[in-house]
Amino acid sequence: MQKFQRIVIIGMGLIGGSMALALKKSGFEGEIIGYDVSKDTLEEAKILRAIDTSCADPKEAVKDANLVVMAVPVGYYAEIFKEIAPFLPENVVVTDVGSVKGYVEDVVDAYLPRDIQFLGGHPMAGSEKGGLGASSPSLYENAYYFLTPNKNTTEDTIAALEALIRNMGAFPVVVAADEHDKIVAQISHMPHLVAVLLANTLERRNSICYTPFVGGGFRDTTRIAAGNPHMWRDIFFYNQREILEGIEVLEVMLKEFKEILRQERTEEVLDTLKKAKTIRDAIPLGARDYIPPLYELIVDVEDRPGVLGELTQLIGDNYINIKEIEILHAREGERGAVRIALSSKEGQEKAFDLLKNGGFPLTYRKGESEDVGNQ
Ligand SMILES: NC(=O)C1=CN([C@@H]2O[C@H](COP(=O)(O)OP(=O)(O)OC[C@H]3O[C@@H](n4cnc5c(N)ncnc54)[C@H](O)[C@@H]3O)[C@@H](O)[C@H]2O)C=CC1
Ligand SMILES: O=C(O)C(=O)Cc1ccc(O)cc1
Repeated sequence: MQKFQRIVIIGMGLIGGSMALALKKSGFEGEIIGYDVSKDTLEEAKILRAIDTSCADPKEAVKDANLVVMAVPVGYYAEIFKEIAPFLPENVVVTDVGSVKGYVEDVVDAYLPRDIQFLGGHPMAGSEKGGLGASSPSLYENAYYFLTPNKNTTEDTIAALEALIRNMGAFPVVVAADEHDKIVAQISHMPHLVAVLLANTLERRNSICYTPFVGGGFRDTTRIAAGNPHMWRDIFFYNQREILEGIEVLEVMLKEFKEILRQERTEEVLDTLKKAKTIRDAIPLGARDYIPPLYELIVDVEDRPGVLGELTQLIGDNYINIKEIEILHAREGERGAVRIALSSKEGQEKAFDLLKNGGFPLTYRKGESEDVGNQ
């Protein structure tokens, strides 16, 4: 099986930067060469030791490469392929991380020489935050990573890239490009559209300012709407057919729900909610979660100055590290509530005992108090 010794990453942002860091973390001993249109990003990648060599010219970067990874927005592939194609060495493998795969096949057919091995890729890991600054060596851990061979891709190329992906802690899944585009339209592109439209509803009726009252539910369902608008515009156009089909399905569902609600068909409304709960509950936990799980506590506190300091000091003095802290404004009355998140179950248990016995008797493990009455 082919082994890659010189890997060139074109685009050192969130996905390219994370790949470089993940390769380093996996013990990859070859050379990683980075190219990015932004000189500052390249400089930063060197400082972070994500890459061994930075190269300001993509033609120069690829000339001795074994593997070239395209990690720029898909809209730039054509111009980059045109530029690098004459300089690609004979046995190089070219891959990418783009969120759509059918369109990428067309660009490859149009601009890469026929004898170049291309294997499309798409890690199902990422974030609404872009750029090298948001990259992480563990981004790919436990993530599914689609690979979409074309008719020329050899078994050897697939095996070599699968090995690299496994080394980064991800799970390669080989599918056809058109199948990939159908799957991601449903699980990634439609959710993005819905999040975007939902976020925009807050703007629509602007006689009321809604945003200060937004709580966890709205935040959870709209997080991805904060993603890069240019990247997502490209994705919507390059997977237009599948997304238009998704919109039609959604339109029918919305119309049906509107009718059953208007006609007060309570059983059918309940059935719709129950079905969603069953489907949502069945989604496996942690299939891709590069964000480590957090162990949360909810602490009901008196609404008085200094209370937050007392709480954090109690935990800090006992060498427990708080990963997140949030004041929950949604609660009414004299008392407030604070959500704290710890990185381990042990930390959660220790903090729970400390708080309960240290002046905060109304401390709960997340879910403990809130589920009551919600059946
Ligand atoms: N953001 C996400 O969560 C995910 C993104 N992807 C795909 O990964 C690719 C990259 O996305 P991100 O890393 O999120 O974007 P990003 O914005 O974080 O990074 C893109 C990088 O490419 C550079 N760049 C742009 N045009 C260039 C050009 N012509 N030549 C060289 N460098 C150029 C930028 O300076 C930037 O450093 C996209 O194709 C996207 O569809 C795939 C999975 C997840
Ligand atoms: O932030 C998240 O949860 C994502 O799902 C990120 C993401 C964005 C684009 C992709 O093609 C794949 C993953």
